[in-house]
Amino acid sequence: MDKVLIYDTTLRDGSQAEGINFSVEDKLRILEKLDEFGVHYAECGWPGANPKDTILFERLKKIKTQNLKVVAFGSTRKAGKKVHQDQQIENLLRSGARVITVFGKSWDFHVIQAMGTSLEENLDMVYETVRYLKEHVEEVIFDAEHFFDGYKNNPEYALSVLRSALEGGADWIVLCDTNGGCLPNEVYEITKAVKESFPQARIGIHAHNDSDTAVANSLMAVLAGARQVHGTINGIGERTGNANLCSIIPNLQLKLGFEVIPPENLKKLTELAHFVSEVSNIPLPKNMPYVGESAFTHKAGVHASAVMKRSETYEHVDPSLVGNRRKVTVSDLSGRSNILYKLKEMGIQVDERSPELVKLVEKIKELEKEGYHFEAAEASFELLCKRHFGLVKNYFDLDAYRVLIARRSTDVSPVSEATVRLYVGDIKQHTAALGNGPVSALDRSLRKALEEFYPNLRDVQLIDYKVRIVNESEGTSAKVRVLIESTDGRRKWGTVGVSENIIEASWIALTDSLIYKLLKDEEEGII
Ligand SMILES: CC(=O)SCCNC(=O)CCNC(=O)[C@H](O)C(C)(C)COP(=O)(O)OP(=O)(O)OC[C@H]1O[C@@H](n2cnc3c(N)ncnc32)[C@H](O)[C@@H]1OP(=O)(O)O
Ligand SMILES: CC(=O)C(=O)O
Repeated sequence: MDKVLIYDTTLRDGSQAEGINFSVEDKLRILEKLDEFGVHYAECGWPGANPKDTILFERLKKIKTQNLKVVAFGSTRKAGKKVHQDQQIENLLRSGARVITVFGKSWDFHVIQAMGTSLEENLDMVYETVRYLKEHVEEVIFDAEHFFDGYKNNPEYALSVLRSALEGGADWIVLCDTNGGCLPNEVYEITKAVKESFPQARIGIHAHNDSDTAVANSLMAVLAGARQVHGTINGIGERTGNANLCSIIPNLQLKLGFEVIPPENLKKLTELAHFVSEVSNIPLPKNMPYVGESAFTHKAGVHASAVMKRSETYEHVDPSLVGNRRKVTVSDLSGRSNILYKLKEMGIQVDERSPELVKLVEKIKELEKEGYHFEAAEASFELLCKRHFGLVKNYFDLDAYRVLIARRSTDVSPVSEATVRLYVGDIKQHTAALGNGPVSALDRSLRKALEEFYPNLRDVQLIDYKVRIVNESEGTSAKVRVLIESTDGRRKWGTVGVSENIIEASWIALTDSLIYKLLKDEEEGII
């Protein structure tokens, strides 16, 4: 089985994404994860280009990685300068990295327009830089910037740039689709032509995603002979990003049969993707292939039904191979199978032909029609099912609630006060509380009434509150959907309420939240 080496540039090209600003500590944390995961190279930054990268390389001198090679990145020497007098080249050597990648121009247009030098001088810059670095470090990788555009414009010149790098001693020549404008067929043909021109050379691919084909381009380059693939975790990078390693790695390994990383490590892919998303503060799109939350989620009834029989019917790979999991959601597109799947997860065994199941499916569809949205409120859905089968006890009976909002001319903001009257068994509770707003007042008053009987409710915090209009065309009598997210420090759950009255919708979501906590604690034997 042929081996493909993964060259991660999350810390260098990934940090060129708008909105990303990794600290030195962030970079070190990501590097540790990449090392554990098993990528072969990690391009960490450009020493000397900014103080953070300089400090990073100082810190890296004291760190020993298990699997990956730390790479320092920079450019060829400046035009008209001696290579050994170029401070940027000196910084690369001082970084202590044993692998150095330098990018050089391979598009004649760029040499003349962007760098303002001659084509011959550029060839000398490439040759001299690679050769000089190769005298000092173990491995030199040459990134041929804009290679594909250069090849399309002037193939002889683009190839002569690669030849200069190889003559200088480059261990790898990496073909870059810097502007991300190429399509897979072009990348395949051009990479093949390079392989034919330099049969002994080790070739890499570095693709950007401007045409939304960076992953496909990388795969096509491998099929044409490239054996080093550059990319970033989650595809973050300059403009529209770099090729997404979270798709490239499983595609190469699971679909094309290349040896990439140890199969047991592939199971950490989803965790790695979520980790990088957290550290970079860029939310991971739910629909991201392989690693996104919805990558193996089945919503439509027909899909859920088939997946329960054979998962391959609607899954291209087993989610556990990449550390992800199958999910079935409930909505108005559900059939019996979605509900059966969820009931099974809750430990409720029901015959698929049971009339109770049919009634439950009808009830869910009716509620979704009214504006409920159970996909985003799994706790309310669980309560609905368990109530349907008589599995939720009566923790309290509401007698009445009332909310007052008042503002006197002397008040800075309105004052909200709620009273709640309820029974826990035969005991009547009548409480009042103030809050920052009506929902907060209701929440406080309800807890005041219940906490004496159920002290665990003190752990519950409401962490998110969202309101959506369900049927906007109805104007002020439109229904609203309230979604509440709660936590007790150990788990998080979502509940939903729908009504024409925002307070009533909030009350439904609020009481579901507290009842769900009581139910879960009871199921776990905590109360
Ligand atoms: C395709 C890529 O993603 S390559 C990586 C790009 N990444 C970055 O640019 C991030 C880090 N960059 C930086 O911090 C700065 O740009 C530095 C420190 C590298 C350079 O800063 P400055 O010296 O102020 O130059 P500036 O950024 O304005 O311009 C880049 C210079 O590099 C030159 N240059 C561009 N490519 C190359 C190359 N392959 N070899 C040598 N010089 C090059 C340009 O001609 C320009 O020099 P000029 O101003 O004399 O024309
Ligand atoms: C080197 C690099 O980042 C590029 O050409 O895109």
